[in-house]
Amino acid sequence: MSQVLNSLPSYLQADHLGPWGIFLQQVDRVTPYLGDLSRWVETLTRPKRILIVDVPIQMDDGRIAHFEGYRVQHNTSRGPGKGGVRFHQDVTLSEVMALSAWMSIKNAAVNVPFGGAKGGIRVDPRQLSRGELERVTRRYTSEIGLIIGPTKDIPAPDVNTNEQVMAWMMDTYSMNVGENATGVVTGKPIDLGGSLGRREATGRGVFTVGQEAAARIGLELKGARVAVQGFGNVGGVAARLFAEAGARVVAVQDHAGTVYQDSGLDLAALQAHVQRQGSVLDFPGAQAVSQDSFWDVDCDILIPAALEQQITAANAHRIRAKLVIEGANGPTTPQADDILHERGVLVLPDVIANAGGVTVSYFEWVQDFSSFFWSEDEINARLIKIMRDAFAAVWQVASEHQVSLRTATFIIACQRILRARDLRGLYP
Ligand SMILES: NC(=O)C1=CN([C@@H]2O[C@H](COP(=O)(O)OP(=O)(O)OC[C@H]3O[C@@H](n4cnc5c(N)ncnc54)[C@H](O)[C@@H]3O)[C@@H](O)[C@H]2O)C=CC1
Ligand SMILES: O=C(O)CCC(=O)C(=O)O
Repeated sequence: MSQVLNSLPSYLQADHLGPWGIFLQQVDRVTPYLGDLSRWVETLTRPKRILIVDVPIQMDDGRIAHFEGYRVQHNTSRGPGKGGVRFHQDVTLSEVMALSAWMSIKNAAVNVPFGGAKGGIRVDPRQLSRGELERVTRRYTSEIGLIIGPTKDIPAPDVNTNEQVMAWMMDTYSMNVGENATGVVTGKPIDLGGSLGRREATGRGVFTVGQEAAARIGLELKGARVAVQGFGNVGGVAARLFAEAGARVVAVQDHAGTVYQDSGLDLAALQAHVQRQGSVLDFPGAQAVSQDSFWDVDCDILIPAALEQQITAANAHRIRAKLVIEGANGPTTPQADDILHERGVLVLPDVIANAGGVTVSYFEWVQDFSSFFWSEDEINARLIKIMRDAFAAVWQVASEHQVSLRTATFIIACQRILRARDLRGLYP
C-alpha cells in the first residue's frame, strides 16, 4: 500500500481485506494515471461524511429492538450524494463506505451530476413483519434526515429494499420537513413520482454493456450460455434480457440455492416460483447443485448480481466464462481480478456495468424536479445511449493504457471527480 493509505486515520485502515480495503487497492492502482490530479487523490481515501445511527423500534411482540444504521457520503465534489440503501444482516461500516465510494466512481463514469453515497441497516428483513419493516425504515429515515435531502443526498433501492421502502422513506422525510419532497429518494412507485423503467434499469444497463463487450470479443449472444448469481432486481432482469436476446440461462443461484438446466431455465416460471417460495430452491424440472459448484458451471457469460467478494482467489481459476459482467457491487476481489485477467477472461466492472440503475435514478430526480414525466421508450433510449457511450470511452482508455476495464473506468471517473475537486479549491 502507498504512503497515502498509510497516513489514513485508524478507523479507515481497520479493514484492509474487506470491501473498503478493496476500494483502497483500486485507488492505489489508478493513482499513476492521474497526472497532476494525483495531488488530490487522498480525497478519495477519506469519505466526506459518515453517520452511524441507532434505529430503535417496537417489535410486534412488544419488545424494543435496536438496529445499527449507516449513511456514508463518500464524495460530493460533482453534486449531491447518491446511492442506495441496503437492508442485510451482514451490513458493516466498511461495506457501506466501499459502496458509497463505488457510487462516486460509477456516477462520474456515466457522467451523471452526483457524488457518491450509500446507506444500510444491519438487519435481516426476512425476519421482520411488514409493520416492523415499515417502522425500521421510517426511524432510519428520520435519523439520517440530518444529512439527506433532494439537493444533499438522495437514497434509492439496493439489496432487500424496494419501491415500497422508498415510498416510506419519501413519506417520512416529507412529514419531517413539512413539504412534499418527492426528489429525496429515487426508485419510488410510479404513482409517487417514480420513473418508468427504473425497476429494470440496472439489469438493462448490464445487458447493454454486455452486448457491447460481447461484440468486441466476438461472442455471439444467440445460444451463449449464461450463469447468474442473484435473482433479484438486477440478476432477474439481466437474465431475462439475455434470454430474450437468444442466450440460454443455464444456472441461477440465490441466497438459498442453485438451480441448473442445460437446455436453459424457464425464467418466467422461475420468477413465479421465487415469488411463491422466496427462493429458487426446489424449482421443478431443474437440477439442484451445491452453492460451490456454481463456479464450475460451463458458461460463456457469468453475471454475479448478489453481494461483494464472491469471485475470489479460491474460485477464479474455476470460472469457465469468457465474459464476467458485474451486476453486483464489488463481487470480484483484486486477486481474483488479476487471475481472471491472466486467464484472458474479460471482466466488465461494476462501476460501469451496473450504472444503469443510477442513470435512470438521475432521470427520475430530474422528472421530479420538473414535474414532467417521460415515456418508457424515451427513458430506455437515453439509458442505452449513456451506457454505450460510457462503455466506448472505457474501452478506448483501456486500449490506450493497456489496463483492465476496471482501471480504465477508474481513470475516467477519478479524473472527473478530482478535476471538480480541484476547481472548487480550498477554503479559505
Ligand atoms: N437495485 C439496483 O438498482 C442496483 C443494485 N446493484 C447491486 O446489485 C446487487 C444485487 O442487488 P439487487 O438485485 O437490487 O438486490 P435484491 O435484493 O433485489 O436481490 C438480491 C439477490 O441476491 C441473492 N443473494 C443474496 N445473498 C446471496 C448469496 N450469499 N449468494 C447468492 N445469492 C445471494 C438474493 O437471494 C437475491 O436473489 C447488489 O450488489 C447491489 O448493490 C447495483 C446497482 C444498482
Ligand atoms: O439508483 C441509485 O441511486 C443508486 C443505485 C445503487 O445503489 C447502485 O448503483 O449501487
